[in-house]
Parts: sequence; structure tokens; C-alpha cells
Amino acid sequence: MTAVATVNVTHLRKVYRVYEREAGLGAALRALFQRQMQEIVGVDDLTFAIEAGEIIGFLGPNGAGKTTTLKMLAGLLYPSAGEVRVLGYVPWRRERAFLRQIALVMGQRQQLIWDIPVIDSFELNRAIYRIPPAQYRHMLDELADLLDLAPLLHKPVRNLSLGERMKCEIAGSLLHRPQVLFLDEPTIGLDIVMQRRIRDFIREYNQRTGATVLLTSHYMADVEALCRRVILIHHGTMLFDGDLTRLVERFSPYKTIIVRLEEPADLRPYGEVLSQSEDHVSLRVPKSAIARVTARLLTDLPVLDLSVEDPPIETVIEQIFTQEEVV
Ligand SMILES: Nc1ncnc2c1ncn2[C@@H]1O[C@H](COP(=O)(O)OP(=O)(O)OP(=O)(O)O)[C@@H](O)[C@H]1O
Repeated sequence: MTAVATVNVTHLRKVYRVYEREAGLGAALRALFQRQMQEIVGVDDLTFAIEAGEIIGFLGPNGAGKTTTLKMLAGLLYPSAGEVRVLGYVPWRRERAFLRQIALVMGQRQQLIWDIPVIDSFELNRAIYRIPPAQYRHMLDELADLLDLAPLLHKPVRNLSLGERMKCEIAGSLLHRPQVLFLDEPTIGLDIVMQRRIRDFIREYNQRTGATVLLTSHYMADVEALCRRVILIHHGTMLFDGDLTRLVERFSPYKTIIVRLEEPADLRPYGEVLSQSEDHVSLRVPKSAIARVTARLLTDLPVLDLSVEDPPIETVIEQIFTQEEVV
């Protein structure tokens, strides 16, 4: 028997139907009698599988269909076509056994109750998920320790800073110790220190519990730190599914040569100069020319040091989304 993946998505599609309406009072009156329906394709034919314990970066520009996909996987939206299994369950049936094993955390959507202390919202989650008291205590202690929550638990949510609230949102969503986490922009708007804190926490939770994580983030630092594999979508369709390192190899036609010289020289004949300081020069060179240009630099100039690097992931991804023809 072959092992069953934790998340299985086959030919998934979501079409939103919305009423079109022009601006203005006249249009509003006309719309009462004849309403035009418009179809917006949110997700179009996605197929992928995720194994237990993987942390996958789910990437795409604004409007690519990431949130729509996560909502379908978490059972908040019905698909228009296709099949999904998460831990063997059909998410939109929202069976209790399924809901007890998953969590959807949305960085831009608040789940904790605004006016009551954090700990009271947690108690509510305990009741909803029917978490046994001993397990709740244990998990609360563990999360409070990992996320440094002790000073926050008795404050009303409305008094917390954005970063503090995000830590509490994440903890509140994990009290039932879910096996599968759907994290939609969990570090959005947070400062660098808090981003790292949340990132470390996700890694730690994954290692401690073996949970499977599907993560969207516009911060490449999150993705580089946590995900070996990434899935890239655009206009609801799949562009790439594989190792992050392979993404750079496959899509970037350039590398960067960094040279340190004994004395300044004009390196424009060797490639595109990206930056130049007193003795360091960064050159963008087509991959196919790297060996030739490196050899020329070493013979022509007094080189003290030379290294060849891949461009930053951000640059590669930006390039993929702006020039789809490279795909
Ligand atoms: N409730 C809705 N009704 C109509 N169209 C919608 C609805 N929700 C999303 N869409 C559309 O579906 C497409 C995919 O949106 P989605 O929110 O899934 O993208 P995303 O990749 O999460 O984007 P972002 O990075 O901006 O959050 C977009 O064109 C969006 O406008």
C-alpha cells in the first residue's frame, strides 16, 4: 500500500460569482431589475500533495489565489470543481474530527475577542474544541513558554500591540494541538524581531509535534528560513512546485560575481555593474558566461578575491511574476 499524503489537492478550482454594478444612482436602480453576473476565477486547476511534517511556502503575487486555496483546504469555502483531502477528510464537510486536527491562522483576520482578556478567549477555544483540562494546561504552558505570553494573558486583546496580538492569535489557534496548520501571512506588519520570533516558533512547533504546515508570506526571509519546498501560483494556476534551491537554478538566467580588487578598475566590459564600493564590485552576468567572465577577470585584473552567488530569492520571484514567458 502506498502512503497517503496529508494534503491531497486534485484539479482544484474556485470561481466566484459576483454581481456587476456600475457606479451611480441610475446604475443602482437598473441593477434592481437586471443584474449582470460576473465570474472571477480565484483558483484554476491546482494539483499538489503535501507529506506529513513538511513546511511548504505557498507563494504568489496579490490576487494569485493563495487565501482562496487555504480557505478551501480549511473547509471555509466550497470549491467549484476538483477534490481535496486533508488527513483523509473532505474539508468542507467540516466534520468535528477534522476541525480538531487543523488550524487556519490569518494574519489579517482577528479571531480572538476584542474586549475580553486573552486567557478568556483561550478558555472559549478550550470549550469549543473540548480540550481535556490537563491537555489544555500542558499546551497553554508550552505555548506561553515558546511565545513568551505570560505578561499578555490577562490583558484585553484591544490593549495589545500588533505583534503581541499575533502571538496570542497563533497560540489561541494551536491550543487544540492541530496536526495541520494553514498559516496565511502570519508575520504581516510585524517588525523584524517579532517576525523572527514567530518564524522560530513555527519551526519549533513543527519539530516538536511533526505538524504539517502550509504557509503564505510576502516576506522571503520567512520562506527561506522555514521552507525547503515552495509552491508558486499565479492567476490561480501552478507555476512551480519543488525545492527552493531549484527555483533559483531553473528561473534565474543570471548569477552575481563579487570581485575584490587591489586597485579600482572599470568592470563594465565584463558584465552589468550592480554596485561598486572602493574595492568591491558586484557584477550581473548571464549563467552561460560565468566561467568565461571569471577566467577573464582573473587574467586581466589584480583580483584579491572573487565569489559567484545566486541572486536573492526576492529578485528571482519578482522576475518570474513580471515575465511569465520565462515559465
Ligand atoms: N469573496 C470573493 N468574491 C469575489 N472575488 C474574490 C473573493 N475572494 C477573492 N476573490 C478574487 O479571487 C482572486 C484570488 O484572491 P485571493 O484572496 O485568493 O488571492 P491571494 O493570493 O490570497 O492574494 P493576496 O496576496 O493579495 O492576499 C482575486 O482576483 C480576488 O479578487
